[in-house]
Amino acid sequence: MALEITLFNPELIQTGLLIDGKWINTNRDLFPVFNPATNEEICKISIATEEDLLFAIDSAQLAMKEWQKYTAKERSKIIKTWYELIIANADDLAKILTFEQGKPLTEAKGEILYGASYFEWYAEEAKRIYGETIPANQPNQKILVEYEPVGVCAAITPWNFPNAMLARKVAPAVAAGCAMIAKPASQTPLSANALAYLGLKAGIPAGLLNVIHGHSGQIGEFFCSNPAIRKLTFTGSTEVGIWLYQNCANTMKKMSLELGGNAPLIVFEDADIDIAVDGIIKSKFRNSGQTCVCSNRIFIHNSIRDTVIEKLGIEIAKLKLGNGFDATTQLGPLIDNKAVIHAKSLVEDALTNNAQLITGGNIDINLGELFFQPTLINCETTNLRLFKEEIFAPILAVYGFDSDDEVIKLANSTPYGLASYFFSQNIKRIYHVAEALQYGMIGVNTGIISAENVPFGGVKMSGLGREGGHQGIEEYLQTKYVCMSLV
Ligand SMILES: NC(=O)c1ccc[n+]([C@@H]2O[C@H](COP(=O)([O-])OP(=O)(O)OC[C@H]3O[C@@H](n4cnc5c(N)ncnc54)[C@H](O)[C@@H]3O)[C@@H](O)[C@H]2O)c1
Ligand SMILES: O=C[C@H](O)CS(=O)(=O)O
Repeated sequence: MALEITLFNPELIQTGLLIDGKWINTNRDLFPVFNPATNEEICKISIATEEDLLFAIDSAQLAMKEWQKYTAKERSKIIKTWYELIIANADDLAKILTFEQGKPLTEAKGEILYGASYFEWYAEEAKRIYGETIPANQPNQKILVEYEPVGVCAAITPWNFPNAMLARKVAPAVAAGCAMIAKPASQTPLSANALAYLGLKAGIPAGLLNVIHGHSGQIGEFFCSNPAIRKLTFTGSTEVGIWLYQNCANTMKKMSLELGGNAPLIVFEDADIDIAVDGIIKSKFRNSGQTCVCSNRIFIHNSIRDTVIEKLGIEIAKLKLGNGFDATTQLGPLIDNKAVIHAKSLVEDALTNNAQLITGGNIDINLGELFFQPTLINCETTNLRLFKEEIFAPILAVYGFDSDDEVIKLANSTPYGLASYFFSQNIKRIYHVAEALQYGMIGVNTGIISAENVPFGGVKMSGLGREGGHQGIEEYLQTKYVCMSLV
């Protein structure tokens, strides 16, 4: 199926592997890419062989040596140029993203600008990798501490934010002086290829960023077992993250794991209800709920529960489900049929456990098989799959509570610890609840917390490490201490 989007820069569409600065179209072992809105095949992507992977490692090692010859300021300028090219091509990049992932074009554009902000941020951080000197315990000694690039990095990224999740890894990695081999999700390879295409145009050395596609299990085994890969950064499900963590131990790689979430959102009785309703809608329905920081469990104080549910029903009724290229669309399709089956099973489980379906709950077949309606469910028990599992669909599940201690215990009662949110106008309560919630990130009176200048990441089963902020570049550095005796 020919590509059906019109781009100002058609060269952004690359369907091959990127290794050593060259696009390799294998014309063998190809896998299809689909448009979730229509289930039609967009194109076919080349699959890497083991020889391709070994070539990528050799190229990355040589590129790192080349990249070390650049000063920090020279690296910074190239990363800044990459940022400028992303901004200049943002409309095309957004179209490619919507085409293969399905999210509304406005959200796709927002993701492109968000991804670009990591290049803008780390172009500056590249110049601020400062070391330190330490007063020596012995006479005639000088103690230096330096931070060096960790080495060749492997990156594995998900389909839900195919541009930003890769940008959040590539930008700090190259700013730290590392080369990278990236494997994007098989559902959304075009966004990764387009981002890499612009990196070459910005002037990065051939092989500094390689993008390979193929069988995830085989590539995962290769990345985990090859000692030349010194760092693995993964964004995806907790299940796969655990497997990678276990299998990287034998080569002692540095790890970053951005894993699954199950975010609680608490509305206390002293909340501004309109601010809370706005925060719930924004934190729940972004990317049709297919976002790791989406609010999954909405706890509303029983004294205001009916009022908030009524207001939520009004706002949900305004949400327009449709093709991402339709300018009026606010919710796009789910990524595939497996996601629809998962969403339906969560609703069915809730309804068999006395939950009340207020709106939605199924697909809108008039739009297509992957268009799951924005759904509101009022739950009478927390013994539900909706409570225990990451929903990853536009399903808003509401639970009641009466006391702070009760709701904090419920909020902390799952193995996840990525994002959490609560709404209150009481400063004592805000301080106490923020202290008590066991999460890497907390939104207070807001449902949107992601940005390039903050340490994004989770605790418990939601992962290791942080992306963004000054913390994000530390993931790609290693410490060297030099003790100089000037005798
Ligand atoms: N914490 C975060 O920042 C964050 C961000 C986005 C998505 N996520 C999580 O990602 C999940 C949804 O994304 P997904 O469905 O793509 O997740 P997934 O774990 O199925 O896949 C993620 C990536 O891993 C690859 N993969 C799968 N099995 C592999 C293996 N054995 N070895 C190597 N690679 C393998 C996939 O091809 C894909 O590229 C959700 O759980 C979501 O919460 C987390
Ligand atoms: O899916 C989780 C991503 O991290 C999305 S975002 O960073 O919140 O935009």
